[in-house]
Amino acid sequence: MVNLHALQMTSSDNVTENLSCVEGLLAKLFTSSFANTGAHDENIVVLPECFSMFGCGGRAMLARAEALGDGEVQLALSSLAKQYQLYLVGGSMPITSNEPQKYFACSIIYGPNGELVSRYNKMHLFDVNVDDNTQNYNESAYTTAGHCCSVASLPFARVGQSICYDLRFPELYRKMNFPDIVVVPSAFTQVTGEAHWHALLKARAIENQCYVVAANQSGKHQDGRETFGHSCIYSPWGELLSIIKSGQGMASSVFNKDALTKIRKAMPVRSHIRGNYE
Ligand SMILES: O=C(O)CNC(=O)[C@H](CS)NC(=O)CCC(=O)C(=O)O
Repeated sequence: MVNLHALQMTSSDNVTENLSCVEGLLAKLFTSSFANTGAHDENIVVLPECFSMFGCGGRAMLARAEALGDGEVQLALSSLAKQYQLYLVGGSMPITSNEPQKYFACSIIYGPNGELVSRYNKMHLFDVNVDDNTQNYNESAYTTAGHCCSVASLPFARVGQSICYDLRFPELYRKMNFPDIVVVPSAFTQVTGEAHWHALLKARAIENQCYVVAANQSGKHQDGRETFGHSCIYSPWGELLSIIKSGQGMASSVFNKDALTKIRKAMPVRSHIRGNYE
């Protein structure tokens, strides 16, 4: 069996604390629910956007940005993936870019040998006014936008990568060409989350006929920002399979490739696409 997990947490500016929170939740997963499943199961765990540091501003993030393939946070993720023999989607973390005052919001997937399997740099940046206590989000002030989509070919599934605000751009997911699983590490705000989170996740699941694993930040953060939680997993039919509404923990469910194939066979949306609609 392949198990899907969305890990929810309330990240602070303290990298060490955040990493030990991730470690603790993984340890818990592999002593409780994993005991009920087979030893040969595959597991994918998705961490939220900015799991290693959040709510501390772009400057602090820049100071802790790591070169790709080198750094404390990447080493920790790789070790955890190896220790638990799982696929670990490292939500997003600051990775140095070619712009000196900016970094990529990069999501790195590690495999069961601790190897880097795939990476994706967030493409759509959240320069948005929200009616909350932050008001003006200006992600592009400190983030270099990525410029290509990424689909990881795991032995049992094609996994499309995205991050948070990307969720509002269906064309990104269409470009992935019907992945089996879409991952959405997020730091969706309380206000926009209440209004749009479930509708967007459900739509992406239905229109791409895929599993959607969405791991969100939850609760109040240091700078006063509030995130929506509700980390969850949707099925390719648009069913809400599992959810953790608030606090820290995991939403978990099973990836059923046969069910996905059945849906795509009965309703062959992919082969009904008419071209570029001009
Ligand atoms: O800036 C940081 O420290 C970390 N990055 C984030 O929190 C990002 C950019 S501000 N948040 C989102 O994309 C929220 C999207 C969202 O809430 C929506 O689409 O409604």
